[in-house]
Amino acid sequence: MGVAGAVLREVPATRRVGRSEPHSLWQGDQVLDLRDGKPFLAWGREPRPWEFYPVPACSRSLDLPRRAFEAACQGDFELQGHGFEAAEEQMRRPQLVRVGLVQNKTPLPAEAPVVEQVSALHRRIEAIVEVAAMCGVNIICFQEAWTMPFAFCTREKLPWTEFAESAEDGITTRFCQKLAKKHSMVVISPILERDRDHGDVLWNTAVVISNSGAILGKTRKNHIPRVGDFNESTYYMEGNLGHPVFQTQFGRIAVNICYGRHHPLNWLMYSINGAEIIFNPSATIGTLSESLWPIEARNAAIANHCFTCAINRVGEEHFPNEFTSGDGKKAHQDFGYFYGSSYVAAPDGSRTPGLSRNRDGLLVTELDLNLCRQMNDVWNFKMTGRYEMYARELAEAVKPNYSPPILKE
Ligand SMILES: NC(=O)NCCC(=O)O
Repeated sequence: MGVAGAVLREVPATRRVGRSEPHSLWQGDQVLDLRDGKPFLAWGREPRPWEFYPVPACSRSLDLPRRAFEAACQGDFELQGHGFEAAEEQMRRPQLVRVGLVQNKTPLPAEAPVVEQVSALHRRIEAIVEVAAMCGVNIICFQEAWTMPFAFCTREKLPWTEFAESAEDGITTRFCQKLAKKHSMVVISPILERDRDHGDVLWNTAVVISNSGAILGKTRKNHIPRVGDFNESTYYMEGNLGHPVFQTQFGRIAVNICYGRHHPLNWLMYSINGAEIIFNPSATIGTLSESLWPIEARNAAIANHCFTCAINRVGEEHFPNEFTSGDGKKAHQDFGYFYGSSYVAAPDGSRTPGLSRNRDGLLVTELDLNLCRQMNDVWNFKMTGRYEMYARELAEAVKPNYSPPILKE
């Protein structure tokens, strides 16, 4: 089928979304949703010609065991496998690592008791991680604040603050430690953190657990949104842990939580600190950010010579009480839909197809970390970055008495 001169081909049956849901088509490495046989975008208009530009395809699909597909089918979630190639080198062996990205709905309604919601999410994730283990995943990352509905739109405190847990010994961290040890898998667990040692305050945190089961450390969301219904500043402040990078057995990783993906300097600092893979666990909705989603993490992979993993939740979450966000919209009880579409981007600009916009899913991707240095050597962005010049200029620009050098006639 041709659209604006582009050749589209149907998604293989194993990757199709359910019968009642819109079908998807491939265009290069892009997956487009179809309604009535026509591509549509979230905001309900026809795609424009430049939205079909040719892009480097993901070089190969990854063979995953049949029993993994069967388990995914039984568990009612999508499973995709992809791989990126790097050139062979004489002095280094390939550094192959498999990452798993998980996107999911909240299985219970937001009104259900807190402990039941957390427990249902633990069971759901446990089942998905079992399949990830069958697929040989080395590092798995869950979505932002994965143990709870994304209730920060409400600005209410109870019961949502009750989902907060200690990053060091909360039930979710202990649960993830067991998973990590059982499957010898690094687990990235983004949670709402309650910091008992510092006045019981809350943070938006990702706990990183080694494949041994030991806690490697934690990292916090550096940029807090103040946009639309994302009223997160009511709950926590900007992270105070900087840009830590975690040395794992499978490579150096970092976590840039959700809204941080709009901040190129945030990606840059993780990369400067040595991250080879930067995970971006998110919770974002169609009307706000779907047009930005395919670009931002992918561009960050190119700009920083690293792999990036963009993860978004799926489904709609309804809250008991109406809320408004000072934007003139009528009071409402939900965010709208979280559009999933999780994907991995490589430093050469290629990317995997995205997971579904509306189903739970596991995206397994094999990376060769050698590609990071190979792209660095080709493009030299680190070498040509002129960081000392920007450091000097930025240090001046943030001073209260700064006056920008605007030259006039
Ligand atoms: N969770 C979160 O930070 N969402 C903000 C919206 C966005 O960045 O798309």
